[in-house]
Amino acid sequence: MIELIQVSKRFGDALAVDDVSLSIERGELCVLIGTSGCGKSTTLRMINRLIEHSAGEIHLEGQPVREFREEVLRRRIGYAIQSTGLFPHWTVARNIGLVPGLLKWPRARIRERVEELMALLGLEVEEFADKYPSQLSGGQAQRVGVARALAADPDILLMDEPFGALDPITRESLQDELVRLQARLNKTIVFVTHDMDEALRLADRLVVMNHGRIIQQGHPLELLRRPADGFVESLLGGADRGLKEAALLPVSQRMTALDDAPLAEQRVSQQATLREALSIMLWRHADCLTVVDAADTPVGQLSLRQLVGAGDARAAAGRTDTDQAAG
Ligand SMILES: Nc1ncnc2c1ncn2[C@@H]1O[C@H](COP(=O)(O)OP(=O)(O)OP(=O)(O)O)[C@@H](O)[C@H]1O
Repeated sequence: MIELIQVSKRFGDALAVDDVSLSIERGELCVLIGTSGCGKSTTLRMINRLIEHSAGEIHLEGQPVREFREEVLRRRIGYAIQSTGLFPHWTVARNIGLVPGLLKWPRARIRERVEELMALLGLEVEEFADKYPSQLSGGQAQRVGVARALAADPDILLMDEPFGALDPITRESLQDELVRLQARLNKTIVFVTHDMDEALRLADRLVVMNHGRIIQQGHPLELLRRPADGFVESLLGGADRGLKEAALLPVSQRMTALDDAPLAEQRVSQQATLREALSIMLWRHADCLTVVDAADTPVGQLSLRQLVGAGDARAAAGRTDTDQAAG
């Protein structure tokens, strides 16, 4: 567990982080988002003491971070950044083995670990192990950066825009990999991004910052449905919130059982999101879809009315529009 208790950071006269309190449970993926310069990276870097905090307390598993030896912090906290920070004159394998090397693991164990991580991140050992960073695409370099952050099997992973500056397809595939890794390895991850869709997709806990302060935190659906103020609401996409929520909910949540009526011609996977289902309806001019499982067997149906949750007035009443709330 990571705990920030009334943490502040001053650079000279400027207050970059202002009285931030945040608790991140073990195994949680916490995303920090906000406007440029609001203190996200500074908050992240105080956790592994790349930056020392000026006031307050930061605890890892109940122990003040200031009391950890540097070597222990390096082993327990992986760090991945947008520019990857790979050493240009080191091969991919040597870059990934950086922290185990510093921790003086035996060479054979380092090699084994490097190969294991390359496989985990979809990097062919034969093809990439001896390449240099300049010979990699941006996406490959970012995979190497993530592999390096995982090398010493840290409990905590700090990721500062690790997928920034990638094309949307590579970015989505790395996001999917991160979600899979997270489910498999149960790491505690703190992730900084500018991209709200990425944040909503990844976060168990979403933390919105502005001017060094936390404005609101909670599950993405909670923030979408009840934004604390106009700033959070517009950051979350304003009028697009309905679509963003639909992107977080699976078809299986709104579908109904098959009845005697003929099957609708257009199909959607039960794993798809409501947003994907809506897109199929719009594209195919269909107001009902047959829901199928992985073997393409029909398991239910989804009408436009069910998709939009029509009739669920109670749920709709719990939602907040800050301009309405203010009025
Ligand atoms: N080493 C430093 N010295 C002085 N000021 C700094 C330093 N590092 C950060 N700052 C300032 O602290 C504030 C917060 O910076 P930080 O990098 O944490 O923001 P951010 O939310 O991560 O921004 P971005 O999204 O643009 O990366 C900014 O005003 C920045 O200029």
